Amino acid sequence: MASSEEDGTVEEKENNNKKRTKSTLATAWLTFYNIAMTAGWLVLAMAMTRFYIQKGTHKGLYRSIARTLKFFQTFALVEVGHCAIGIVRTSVIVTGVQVCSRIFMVWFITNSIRQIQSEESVILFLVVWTVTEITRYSYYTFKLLNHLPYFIKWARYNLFIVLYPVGVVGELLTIYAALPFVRRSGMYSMRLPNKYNVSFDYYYCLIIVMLSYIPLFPQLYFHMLRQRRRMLHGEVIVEKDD
Ligand SMILES: CCCCCCCCCCCCC[C@@H](O)CC(=O)SCCNC(=O)CCNC(=O)[C@H](O)C(C)(C)COP(=O)(O)OP(=O)(O)OC[C@H]1O[C@@H](n2cnc3c(N)ncnc32)[C@H](O)[C@@H]1OP(=O)(O)O
Repeated sequence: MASSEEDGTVEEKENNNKKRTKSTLATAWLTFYNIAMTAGWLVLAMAMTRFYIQKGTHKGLYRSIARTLKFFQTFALVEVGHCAIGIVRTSVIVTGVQVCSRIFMVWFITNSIRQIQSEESVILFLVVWTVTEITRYSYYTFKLLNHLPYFIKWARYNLFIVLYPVGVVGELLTIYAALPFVRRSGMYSMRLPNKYNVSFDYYYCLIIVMLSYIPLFPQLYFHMLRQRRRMLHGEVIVEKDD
């Protein structure tokens, strides 16, 4: 009897040690990840500012930062993994929609259609994303290090009120500007007849993507408003599981 009690205690201790090691590893990884992402978006901010000061125009700006942008925005896919394995307390769906829509904007719109890369709307969403991500990743970093300055917390949970809709306007205007080029070139589309017997029209797909902002964006925005109330005003909010 005594020995089984002891066994239980040993098992509990082992489990606790495992959990502690896991959470130390997760914290170390998240700290590294957030520092790297803050640095990446700071590099982008500096590159954009330098380009504009040197050239005096936004034309060619996208090309000059494309590689860095594609790397850091695509790398953000690991955030969906963080939620899925439970090392951050965030919804997989909310994070998935946010990250995938950004990756879609970068790879399948801006990067694929050269003619729209100098649109003002591209600069608009790039500036908004950059400010957002520098704030967001530095917030997570300082929080993990237990030294969170209030102004960063304030910025994280207030700037989005304006930046989110402005970013969405930039993204929608960019997709809209892409439509004529997509229609003319027939890119990423499959017309019948073909050996797979499948038809796909990227032009209409883009229209559906634009329309999907109507139901999806308010959900992300209200999610952030709830987070704001929780983080800045200490309200307890019960969210539904995914
Ligand atoms: C394939 C085709 C797709 C087409 C789809 C078309 C649909 C389009 C609709 C979508 C529109 C999106 C437009 C968008 O791209 C425009 C912009 O982004 S404009 C710029 C302004 N944007 C923002 O401000 C974005 C704000 N949104 C978010 O931040 C996100 O919702 C999200 C990234 C998911 C974060 O939300 P979350 O719920 O995680 O909030 P918190 O930051 O409060 O975090 C909650 C807790 O988790 C901890 N956490 C999260 N991540 C980390 C991390 N990396 N490291 C450490 N800890 C982390 C955080 O600390 C909180 O912990 P605790 O609760 O313990 O305090």
